[in-house]
Amino acid sequence: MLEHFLPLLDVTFLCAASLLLLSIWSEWRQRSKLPLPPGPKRLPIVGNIFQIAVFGSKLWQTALEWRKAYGDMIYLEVVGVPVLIINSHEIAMDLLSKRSSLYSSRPQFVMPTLAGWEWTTAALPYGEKLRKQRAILQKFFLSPDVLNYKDFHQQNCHAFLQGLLSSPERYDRHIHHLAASTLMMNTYGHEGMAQTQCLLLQSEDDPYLQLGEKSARALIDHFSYLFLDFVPWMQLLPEWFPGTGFWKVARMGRELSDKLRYELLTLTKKKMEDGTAKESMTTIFLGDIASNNSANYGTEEGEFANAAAMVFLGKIQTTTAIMNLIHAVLKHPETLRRAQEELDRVIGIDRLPTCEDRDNLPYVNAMCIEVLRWEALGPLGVPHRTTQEDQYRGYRIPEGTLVLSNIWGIANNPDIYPDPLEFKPERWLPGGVNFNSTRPIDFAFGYGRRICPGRIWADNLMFIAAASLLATFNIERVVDASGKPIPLSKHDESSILRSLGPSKCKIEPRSEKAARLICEAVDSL
Ligand code: HEM
Repeated sequence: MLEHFLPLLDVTFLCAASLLLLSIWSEWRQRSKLPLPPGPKRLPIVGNIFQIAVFGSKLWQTALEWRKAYGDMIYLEVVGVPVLIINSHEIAMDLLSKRSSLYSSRPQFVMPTLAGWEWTTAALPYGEKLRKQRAILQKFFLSPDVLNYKDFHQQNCHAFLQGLLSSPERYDRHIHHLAASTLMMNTYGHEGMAQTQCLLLQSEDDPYLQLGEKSARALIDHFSYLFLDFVPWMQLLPEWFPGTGFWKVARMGRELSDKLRYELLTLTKKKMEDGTAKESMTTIFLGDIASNNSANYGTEEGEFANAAAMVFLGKIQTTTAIMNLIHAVLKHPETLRRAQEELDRVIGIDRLPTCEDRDNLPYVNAMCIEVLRWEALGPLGVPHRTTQEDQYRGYRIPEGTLVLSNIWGIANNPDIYPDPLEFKPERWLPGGVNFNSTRPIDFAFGYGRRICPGRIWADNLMFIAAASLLATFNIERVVDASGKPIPLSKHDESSILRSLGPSKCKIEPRSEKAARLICEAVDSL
């Protein structure tokens, strides 16, 4: 009986298989017929390289202008590499977050690889290593409770204020120290921050803090060598050949990269052995894997070393965010007055602000929100890379496309944020024009499976630093001999992260009482 059915089954199977193949083929044809997203005209071979080079590091502004002609998805090609710039939060969410299985890898740039940074969380392609490293960072940085970091942020802010009391003209260094030493302490338990200003010079010499700072800078600066990706044959030239300075930079990068990964970890392990280690991400993690008798101890420790070293990447952005706040107050003194009025009313003048005051300080909070929107720290984010071809809104996005979310463009879209170039914290207050709009915390830290794992940590430190600073200090512009205000410093926009140097200004305690409160807080540490 069965033998009568076998040919029939064969035929059914063949038909089903053919139908399946037909539908795959027709989908493929359909897809490959879809146009690429619109974008400026491309030249043969080099594509859009000249448009990008002409506008240089301000590609984010150009992309926002291109929006009028091409919309919110702009397709470019640079020497055969497809590039998609996204100008809208909605599209970035659709692609980078909702379709994150396709959009979560990273391009493998030449210079970071030559310089030995291929292990860094931010540079890893999507895969098991990345998932492990992100899980470690998220466990400790997303929830303040694991490391109890809110209390620690507060204490370090007091030390920061004391630094300002002693040498206000060095405010930029105090902010760098605040971010670096807080990260160092939370990650390795190493007290790089001197608790009093008279020790600040010593802490500047701390070799571990210097290592973190230099490494983060080097890692970011390596993105300035993108020409190696477009002219890869330059890697064949020997170091003595003119124009090959990148070899020296790569060699120095490799030395830093190894030191960063292992020296701090070794320091903490040694302190753990002699019982002097302070609780940190390292002591908790190593303690956990030791007590689990993990068979993969070595591998887990290796991934941990990579993830931990990555926190210094966040130091640059956190520092610039606090520098931007001072910049905003210098440009818009009325915002300082309004914040101080709120702080005096809510907290009074008998104590310093705490993290718990946040809900009661809507204006100070609004200033922190607006700072992230007003001066985007990483204007084009960190590039994602697609791992498969995709189609969206009738366009084809090829496999291997480098996807840039135009964070600056999103934050400066005048249809959503009126007068985008103005610093207006009140837009975020109840009833304010942007009260119900997308908040910068939802785009300034990137998207999807690559979203910044340090965002909650950074947001908390920013708030407590802002509240503590505005409650205790007046910050004013200064004038030159002819009475004209001395111009404020400008952002350095030569790398993928913007940074800001100090401006000449006057930073003074609001009262003797404020200065006394700071000293008492530091004495009680
Ligand atoms: C105001 C401060 C900060 C801003 C604005 C910021 C912003 C960003 C952005 C835009 C990205 C790229 C996300 C993407 O690819 O979609 C990123 C990635 C990253 N950030 Fe932050 N960040 C800040 C602070 C921090 C801190 C404090 C840490 C320390 C834990 C940190 C660690 C990282 C790491 C490890 C990555 C790479 C993640 C990955 O590639 O999967 N960041 N950050």
